[in-house]
Amino acid sequence: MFDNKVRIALGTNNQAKRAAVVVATGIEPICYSVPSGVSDQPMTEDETILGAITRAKNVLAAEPEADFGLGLEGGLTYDSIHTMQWYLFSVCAAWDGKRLYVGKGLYFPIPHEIGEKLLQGGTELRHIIDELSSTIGSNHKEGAYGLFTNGRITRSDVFRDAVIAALTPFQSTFYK
Ligand SMILES: O=P(O)(O)OP(=O)(O)OP(=O)(O)OC[C@H]1O[C@@H](n2cnc3c(O)ncnc32)[C@H](O)[C@@H]1O
Repeated sequence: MFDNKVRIALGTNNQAKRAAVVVATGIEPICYSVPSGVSDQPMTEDETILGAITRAKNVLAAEPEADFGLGLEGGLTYDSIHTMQWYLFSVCAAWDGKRLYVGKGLYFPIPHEIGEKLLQGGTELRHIIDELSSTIGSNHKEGAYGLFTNGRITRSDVFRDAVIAALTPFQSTFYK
């Protein structure tokens, strides 16, 4: 946990992402929606990481009194080497104006038809998950992870681990 004087700016108003930061750090972030600079539905690992980094930098620029900018981004990636499967993963980038770290949450297999549909374009994962779970705003709640695991893993859980990973180098003396 961080000292409660630390100010964290989070580049989104998404509730699952906000909750992840609160659980990971014990701090209520300043939430401010900023552009990710990437497509609404990132379909590669590189694009997803870039979206997280851009959000982290944009939010610290918008909230310069904060100690850290955090960018959280969800995206898909296709494993064309080992499993020939689509995976959903969640990234956190942490930026203090000098140092940049990225933490990646777990890779989670996604039904093949969903990956292929997203690859064709014209929709986003949240619309598909909303429809499958008969809800609105699944991306602010348990998300795809919650739907597929029956609530055993949530979107917030996955981002929590990514946030802890990205912030650890700023906290732990082992990285000095
Ligand atoms: O409000 P922001 O911060 O933009 O959050 P977001 O959920 O809309 O957007 P992301 O950029 O993190 O994710 C890219 C797309 O993938 C969707 N997505 C990612 N993970 C998801 C999950 O677990 N459940 C449902 N949709 C998900 C998301 O809603 C977007 O449509």
